[in-house]
Amino acid sequence: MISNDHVKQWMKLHPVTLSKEDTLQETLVLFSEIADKELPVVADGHLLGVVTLQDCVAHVDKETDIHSIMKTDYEAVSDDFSLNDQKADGRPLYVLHEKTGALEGVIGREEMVAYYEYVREREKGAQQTIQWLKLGFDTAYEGVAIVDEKGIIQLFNDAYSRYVGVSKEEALGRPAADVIENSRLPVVLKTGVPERSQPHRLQGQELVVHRLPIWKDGRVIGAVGILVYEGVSEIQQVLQRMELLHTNETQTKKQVQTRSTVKRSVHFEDIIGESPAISKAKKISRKAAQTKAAVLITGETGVGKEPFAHAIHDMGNRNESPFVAVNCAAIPESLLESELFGYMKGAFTGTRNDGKPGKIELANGGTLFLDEIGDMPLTTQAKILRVLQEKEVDRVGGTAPIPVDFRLIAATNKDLKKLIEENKFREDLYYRLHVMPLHIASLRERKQDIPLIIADQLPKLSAENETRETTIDKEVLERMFQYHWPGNVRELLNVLERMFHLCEADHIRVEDLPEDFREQPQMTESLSEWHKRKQQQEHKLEQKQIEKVLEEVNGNKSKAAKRLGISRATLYNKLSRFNV
Ligand SMILES: Nc1ncnc2c1ncn2[C@@H]1O[C@H](COP(=O)(O)OP(=O)(O)OP(=O)(O)O)[C@@H](O)[C@H]1O
Repeated sequence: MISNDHVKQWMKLHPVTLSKEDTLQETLVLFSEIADKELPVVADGHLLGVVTLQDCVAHVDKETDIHSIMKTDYEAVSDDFSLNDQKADGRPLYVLHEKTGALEGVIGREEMVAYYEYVREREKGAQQTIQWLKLGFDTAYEGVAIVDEKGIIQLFNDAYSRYVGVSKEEALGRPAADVIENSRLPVVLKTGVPERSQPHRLQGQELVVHRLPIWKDGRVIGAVGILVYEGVSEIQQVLQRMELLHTNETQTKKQVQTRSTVKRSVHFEDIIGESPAISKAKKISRKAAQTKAAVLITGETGVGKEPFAHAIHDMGNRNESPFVAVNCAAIPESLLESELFGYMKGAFTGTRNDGKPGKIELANGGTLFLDEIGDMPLTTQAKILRVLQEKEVDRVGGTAPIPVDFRLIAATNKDLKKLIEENKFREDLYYRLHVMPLHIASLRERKQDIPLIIADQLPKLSAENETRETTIDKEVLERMFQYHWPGNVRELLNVLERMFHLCEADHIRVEDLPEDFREQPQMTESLSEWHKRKQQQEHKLEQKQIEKVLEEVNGNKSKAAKRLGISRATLYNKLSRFNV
């Protein structure tokens, strides 16, 4: 990427140049027209050398040509050079094409002046931002302390200073453990796991604090300590205020008589993550929740499409009505339609005689969540489209349509556009669903959420299993940062649960990680190369196993296939692939 400091942004593209044939007199005239005291001599677009004004003046009376006073000690740089790295010595910089060596442009005196002016403005802007940050930092009521990776306090605001009774001057540059009573920031630096809303005693005062590790490039480079509440009483006040707010809202809605018995399932705060990708998804979802528009959630398997669907329903004004979910991939094709549309009395032999409402009817007034919509058969897609257009549903075997009103949220991990091209998904239905598209990024793209999800899950696992709180090694997190998470959050939760049960002494170590994590992709290796290598390894293992079984059954392929639990055709296939 080209930054604003790159020579390419500033160089003069068509500078004044000399050719070998130019005379000294001509050269002197050129010097009088430019600000630089040096001119490049060029042949066929390539820089041969430079001629200085000083040499020109010194030789003007002699019968010399340009060539004899040309010097080759010019300052040349390639076109990706950053002016930031340049020490100004007043000489022009010749920008040469990296591959061809051709002269592309020159950074002369004028260009350098323009660049320095820009740097000065930029620094002024940065200084202003720093001033704002400083002011904001010190005005914050919450105490904030930031330590580097060694636990040394680098920043410390006024509020923190008040709480701990230590001046900024005394605190800065000292280990947090020496300045802050019972500080656990060194622990967070070690574990890399955030500790949110933890009680902490400071100067005899009970506080609620957050301790957050700062992760960068898969490494903990520091930690932030935030003093959030002064004791439990402040939290109680917050709860009271929230209760009051809630009462006011329900009164305005004139729904004071009964509180709904519908379980409020998932709230946005239950979707853990503060990465830009997840914050953006939450922002879009909150907006979508305020509308009746259809939402199409896309994202790889296990990214959390379902909690988003729940949260959208939960935040919308239909949250008192049901949220009905249908997994289109889990229900056999033959049953999907009666499940969705319901059926009338006597529609099928052997079914309940009195008929049954479908999920669409059950979602009336609320939200219908069609999960894995990419797996819905084309015939059902046509019928769903009709329901959306007509706002009525026909039960199987029924004659009179039943009016329905629901908000639709659909989700898929498939590429619907591709399915449309393959004639497996209706384009008209796609556009009906695509009103509010919501993409949930893969965990790979938001690895900074990993420690947060772990910090949320570990105490839950301990509580569910009634064990002491389990801790985790920072190295485990580092490995997790390098892993590519094909199964996303679902995989993370599974891996965590497995390690939770396997680990010893309530502490998760690298040894508890599954095989895949111990063998990481090399830094120089791309993900696809890594997959290929893994696949080759798996094939080798499989080949060895087949060879072993074949030996045991004296080469009898039918017996070998049986023992391996595969068909003969599959075995032949594998044998030819492995060249056995
Ligand atoms: N950000 C998150 N915070 C906490 N839990 C999450 C988060 N994202 C996902 N989960 C949990 O991870 C699991 C997998 O998520 P979910 O079933 O929604 O995946 P999905 O995107 O619907 O995948 P699929 O396409 O395979 O159905 C669920 O238990 C879900 O509650």
